[in-house]
Amino acid sequence: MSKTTLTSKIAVVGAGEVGSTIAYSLILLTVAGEILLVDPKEDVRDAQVQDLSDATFHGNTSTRIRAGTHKEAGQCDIVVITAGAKQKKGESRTDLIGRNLKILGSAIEDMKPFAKDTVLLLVANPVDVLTYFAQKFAGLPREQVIGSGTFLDSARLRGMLADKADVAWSNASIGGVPIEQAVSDLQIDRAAMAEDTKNKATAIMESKGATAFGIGGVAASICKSILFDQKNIRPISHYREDLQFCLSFPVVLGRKGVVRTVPMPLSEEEDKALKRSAESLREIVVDAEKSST
Ligand SMILES: NC(=O)c1ccc[n+]([C@@H]2O[C@H](COP(=O)([O-])OP(=O)(O)OC[C@H]3O[C@@H](n4cnc5c(N)ncnc54)[C@H](O)[C@@H]3O)[C@@H](O)[C@H]2O)c1
Repeated sequence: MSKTTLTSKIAVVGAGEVGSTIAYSLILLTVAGEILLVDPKEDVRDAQVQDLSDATFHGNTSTRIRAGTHKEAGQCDIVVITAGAKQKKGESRTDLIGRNLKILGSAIEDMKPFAKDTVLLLVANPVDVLTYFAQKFAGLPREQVIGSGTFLDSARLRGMLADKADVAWSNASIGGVPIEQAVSDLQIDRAAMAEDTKNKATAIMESKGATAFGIGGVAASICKSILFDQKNIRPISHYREDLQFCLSFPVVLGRKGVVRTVPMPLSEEEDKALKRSAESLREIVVDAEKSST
């Protein structure tokens, strides 16, 4: 697509560490004509716009960035929601969810009414829970309200496997060949790798307070799949009828969000773990619903 035909708009709601990094990745990827940054902290928002605008002047992107309002965000092609409070020392998970739910509810109210094709992409945590509530609050078709889900975790695992197998990142999926066959000569401790993948974000946050670059790249890639109607397969949080909840599974992504889900064969053990996970998330939702009434 020629750069001059880029007319799409993406709003990034929440201009903190993650929101600004997503905006930066979007500028570098040049998928939209305009990016709007939305944040009630106007001084921070405006400083981010000034800083990010410097990244648009070097000539390799036609994307422009400006400050926007929640109302304007509701008219954009994609709204990426990173608005959320960080966990305070000693704060319980349920309390954090309560605070983030309030922020989400008020941000969505301020954006309404949405344009009919708007896709909401939830990034703020806990992402599956907030995706579920955003579907309730927004009134958009469910397939248009999605969460970044485990896309980042999949990318991390892929990177770790690539390191082990000593292959290029682009080849890390090992061509659909089962890992045991493809890398039979390597020592792969699946449980340890799953743990490392799960703990990577915490380890980064302990030292630098936030993780931003990985999610920046991942969110920009999701926006590209949507705006260019790429119909590629991504692990995305979306509503699953069978689980009555939002969880991350592979879907085909297109201009209106989830085009269809892709069946994923699971072992009995994996299926049990998945159901346990959905069950504990549903409990969190019930608690959050109780404490918000
Ligand atoms: N999904 C993932 O893989 C992933 C990865 C990293 C971080 N995150 C999550 O992203 C979220 C943001 O993290 P961060 O480090 O950028 O936090 P941050 O505190 O730096 O930024 C959050 C911003 O949201 C803003 N905000 C609050 N209420 C708002 C509203 N109503 N409308 C618009 N903006 C509002 C705040 O003013 C703040 O600037 C967190 O919930 C974090 O856990 C998710």
